[in-house]
Amino acid sequence: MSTSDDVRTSTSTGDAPLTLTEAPAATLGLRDAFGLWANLGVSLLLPVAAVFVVLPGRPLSTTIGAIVVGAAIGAVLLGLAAAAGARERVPTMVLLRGLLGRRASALPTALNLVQCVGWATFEIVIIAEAASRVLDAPRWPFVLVAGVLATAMALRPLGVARVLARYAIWAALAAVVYLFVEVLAEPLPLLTEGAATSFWTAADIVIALPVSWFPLVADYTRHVRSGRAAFTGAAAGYGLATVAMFTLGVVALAAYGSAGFDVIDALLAVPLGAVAVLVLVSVELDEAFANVYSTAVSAQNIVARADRRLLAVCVGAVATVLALTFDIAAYEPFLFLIGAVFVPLAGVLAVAYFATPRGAWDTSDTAPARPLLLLPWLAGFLAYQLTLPTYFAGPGAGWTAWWAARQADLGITPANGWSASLVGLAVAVSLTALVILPGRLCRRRIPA
Ligand SMILES: O=c1cc[nH]c(=O)[nH]1
Repeated sequence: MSTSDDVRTSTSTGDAPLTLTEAPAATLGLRDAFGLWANLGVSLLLPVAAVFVVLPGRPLSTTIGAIVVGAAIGAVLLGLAAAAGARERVPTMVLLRGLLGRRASALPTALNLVQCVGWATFEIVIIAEAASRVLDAPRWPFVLVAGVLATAMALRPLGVARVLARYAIWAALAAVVYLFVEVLAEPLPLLTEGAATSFWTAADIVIALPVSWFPLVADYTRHVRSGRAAFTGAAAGYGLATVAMFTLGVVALAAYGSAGFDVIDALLAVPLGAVAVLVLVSVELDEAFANVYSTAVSAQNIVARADRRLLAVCVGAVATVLALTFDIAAYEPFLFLIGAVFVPLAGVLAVAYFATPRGAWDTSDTAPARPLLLLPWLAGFLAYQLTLPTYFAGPGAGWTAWWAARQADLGITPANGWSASLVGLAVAVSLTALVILPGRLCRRRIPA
């Protein structure tokens, strides 16, 4: 079914359509999809987050096992949404019209707008912070440069995706391989400090990263020629990069952590580490670009005729000003809270979409409401928070305390060691199956 009631079939720029009323060109192949998603996975955010994945006192192979398992689960979820986007040729938020109805899709869209602006700001800050540390210069000029470049890239997203897949990927690969070779040349003692309390809480952190891209994935894979290429490109590209980047962080901590270094210090400590980190800082720009572009495309789920270039310029300006003025680090737990909202939604979408006959997924302006499917999403989120309440210090600490009290009411041990993502997913997926399967079985028995 079509997205809008008067879809035009050509794009006016030779790139992504300017409005939701134009049909997207399917010009990306497997190589483009793989390259784009591998680039998005090569992010400094992952090695920096590796400290939360380290299982203290356990062999490095156990921590790496948790990374591989978490990356595989997250990547499959990402790939399923990627495939649905390629088949339906619509952005993720529009895809959700088929799940929840046109009006209710505004709810995840609003959450996604907040998370995309937050992530765009966060990425600009990471780029500026790392560049100013490596070059020993003030931060603000790098904020401006990163904000302007990310916004400019968001104006021609398909052209940028091709450049990333054909060229930037090699620079990223060279930097990552070089850092691995240098770090692995050091002795790797057992890590005695780390924040993970069990194999599954370690895997949980890893799952969060690929799934945080779930609300954005179809914005790009709607241009991929087939569902299979979109699945393989997004899942393999982002999954492999996730394994590599988390593992790099863990081995860097093992090699240099005893000297009191954080991951960035550790990577800078290797010979020519500053050059390799600068390459990684440059390729971090694609994350900022993707967040700016996806904010614009997600907004089109509400304002279908708005020009995405105008929206992107506004979003880029807001993210740059926020990066200059706002302590985004304090906002990070909110980004993870929103991430927790999207984990069960990814499961609900995967079950409902792949149980629906081809051609019957309605993403039109008149997509009917399916309020029952809000229940598995909500239940999955509640199960997630009851397993592991999102942690806030300072403002927002009341959220963590409230959920800790509900855990106590229900006799759930706070240190239960379970993966909140997997519990939330299991609840969401089983309830979705319960909601939709009876209808499907009836329809099979009574042919139209
Ligand atoms: O920049 C980022 C990082 C993680 N997830 C996102 O959606 N964006």
